[in-house]
Order: sequence, then structure tokens, then C-alpha cells
Amino acid sequence: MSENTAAPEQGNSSSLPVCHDVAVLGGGSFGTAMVKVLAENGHRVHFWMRDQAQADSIRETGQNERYMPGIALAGDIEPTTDFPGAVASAEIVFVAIPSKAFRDVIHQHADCFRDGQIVVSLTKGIEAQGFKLMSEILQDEIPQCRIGVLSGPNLAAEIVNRDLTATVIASEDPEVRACVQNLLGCEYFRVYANVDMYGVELAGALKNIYAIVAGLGSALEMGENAKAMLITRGMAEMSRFAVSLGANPMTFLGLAGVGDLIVTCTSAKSRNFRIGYAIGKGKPLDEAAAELGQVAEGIYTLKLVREKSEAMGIQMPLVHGLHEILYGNASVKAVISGLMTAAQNSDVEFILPRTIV
Ligand SMILES: NC(=O)C1=CN([C@@H]2O[C@H](COP(=O)(O)OP(=O)(O)OC[C@H]3O[C@@H](n4cnc5c(N)ncnc54)[C@H](O)[C@@H]3O)[C@@H](O)[C@H]2O)C=CC1
Ligand SMILES: O=C(CO)COP(=O)(O)O
Repeated sequence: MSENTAAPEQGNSSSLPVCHDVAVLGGGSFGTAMVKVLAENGHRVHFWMRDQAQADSIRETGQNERYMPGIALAGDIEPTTDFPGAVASAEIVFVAIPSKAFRDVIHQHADCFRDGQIVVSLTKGIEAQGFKLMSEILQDEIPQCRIGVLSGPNLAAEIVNRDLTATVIASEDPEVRACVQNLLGCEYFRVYANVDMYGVELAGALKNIYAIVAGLGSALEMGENAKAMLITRGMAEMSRFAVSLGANPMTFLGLAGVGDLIVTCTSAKSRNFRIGYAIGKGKPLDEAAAELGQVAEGIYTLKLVREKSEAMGIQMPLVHGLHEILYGNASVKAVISGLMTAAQNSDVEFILPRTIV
């Protein structure tokens, strides 16, 4: 693409730009947004997708017309369907494949990854079988690699417009953190570091559920007090659940926790929010998902978290209520009434435990 497109506006503020070969796997909205940042930072980007026609179209038009119409992708970008070629050339690989297909794609090509190669998941979901996060899938499938997770308040539709954005790279490996900060950081994209990979990743997956709840509340014109209540009680629930699974509660105070929860619970640019909004307006879930035409991970995460929380005895009234609406045919009105009249409880349970209210 570099020969038929204009030079990109330089994003990287570093005085000594260094060009690296990187790969982005997944030709959807978020893969495209990360490709754009990386190419603007001067890197050579191998952009892998499964569909040859889509790769050809991106090469010819300089746009991802299906997922990011009207957004020019300039710079050294090579759209490709050659997985081994893309990964072999890359010093670092970013994976933006929806959670449902994530393991299959990595498993099929596990031999392509080198010892010590850095692989970073961008995916915010959970695998149904065994409740595994994407970093755990990477560890299962490509244990020879060094793993990281990128998560935060990162609406793809804003990043491609160079709107000011911050994110989090989480890894136990300091070199992985530094490498991702150097590759992605620029004047409109800021990368913070965290060592709690599990907490960062779980926060990114869980908040999608509360974005659906918030979209539903917005459709019902519940008001600003209700919006604040839903976001804050969503945070209480998701941190309660994550801490029970071993995450650090402090992670939830950061960009990947409260930051991502705020953006997806308040913006119609979030696909999960839009699903909730459509349901609040009376659309059946299948119809809302079909109309969206992109992935809304929260629909699947909801089922898994409900199952897991019930098995572990963790109270998650919003998860339970939303599940009843989406999958149990409960009326929205009955669920709201049940939530509002349930036993009154502790605000911050890390200070005042729920059991001694
Ligand atoms: N779009 C956004 O604003 C953000 C998305 N994410 C996460 O990134 C992940 C990917 O989401 P998006 O790119 O937004 O989804 P999308 O719905 O825009 O695109 C999904 C892409 O995955 C591809 N895909 C699906 N199954 C595949 C398979 N078996 N093999 C190869 N490719 C396959 C599709 O062809 C499509 O290109 C999700 O987990 C999402 O939560 C994270 C941050 C922001
Ligand atoms: O995770 C996201 C923003 O941080 C994107 O959210 P949606 O998948 O709901 O669009």
C-alpha cells in the first residue's frame, strides 16, 4: 500500500523514530485502528485477515470499507491472508480476533510463532470452555512466546480520528510493556503500564456486560442518577467477581477498569451499549445483533459470567437481571423492580463487608 498512498501524518513524538516490523491479526474495527496507529508511527505493518477480497480491497482503496469506511490507511501497510508470512516477518504480533474464534486461529498457526516473540491480545472476551481469558489461550497454544494484553477506554471509531486516547499494556514481562509503549505511544495515543495482566484483561471483558445494561437504561430514559448508579454498582459487581478470581482490586481504579467502564457505559459508539439500547427499545436480541453487524462480546460474556458467579456463589444482581432479560424472557420492568427492592447493602464492600451491613 505504501506506493499508492500519501505519507502518513507522523504520530510518534519520539525524537528518534525507529521502524519495526509488526503484525496485526484480525481485519475488523479494532485491528484497523491499531494498524493505523502503528503505520502512523512509522512501522511496517503486516495486516492479516482471512478474506482475500477484503485484503485486496484495502490494498486498492487504502481503506477498510467494511469496518472503517472513509478512514484513510496510509503508510507501510501490507494487507495479507498469508498468516505464516505475516507472523514470520513480525517482531511483535497484536491479536484482534473475536474471542469465539481466537483459539482456533492461534491453534491452527501455533507453529508460525517463534521462541520469545512478543504476542499481545487486544481482545476483550472470555472463552466458553473453561472460562479462559485470551492471554491464557496464548499461554496454552504458544507457550514459546512472551505475552501481553492491551485494554482500556479505546473506542476504535475515535482512535481512527486521532482523538486523544489512553490505554494499558499489561504484562509481567517489563520488556513487553516497554516495547508496546514505544511502538504505540504517540501524540494522540498514550500507553500506561500494569503488571496485573489477569485483572486488566478481566476488566475489559466484564465491562461489556455493564455497557449493555447502560444502553438499556439509556433507551428507557432512566435519568442521570440512574446512569451513575448503574455504572458504580457495575464497578462494584465486576471488581467483586474479579477479586474472587484472583485479580488485584486496585486495577479496577485504572484505565482498564473504571476508564473502560465509563466510556462504554456512556457512549453510543460502543457496540455493547447499542445492543442494550436496541433491547431497551423492544428489539429481540437476535435482531439487534444482526443489525449491529459487528462483534458485541458482552452478549457471550454475560452467559459465562452468570454461570461462573452462580457456581462460585458470588452475588451479581445486574448480571443476573440482564441475563433474565436477554435469555430468560423476563420483563425489563420486573427486573428493575426486583433490583430496586432487594435487600439494601454496603456501598464499598472492601471497607464495609456486605455480610455485616
Ligand atoms: N472496536 C473497538 O472499539 C474495540 C474492540 N476491542 C476488541 O477487539 C476484538 C475484535 O473486535 P473488533 O475488531 O472491534 O470486531 P469487528 O466485529 O469489528 O471485527 C471482527 C473481525 O474478526 C474477523 N474474524 C472473525 N472470525 C474470524 C476467524 N475465524 N478468523 C479470522 N478472522 C475472524 C472478522 O472477519 C472481522 O474482520 C473484540 O474482542 C473487541 O471486544 C477492543 C477495544 C476496542
Ligand atoms: O472496548 C471497547 C472500548 O474500550 C469497545 O467497546 P464495544 O465492543 O462495546 O464497541
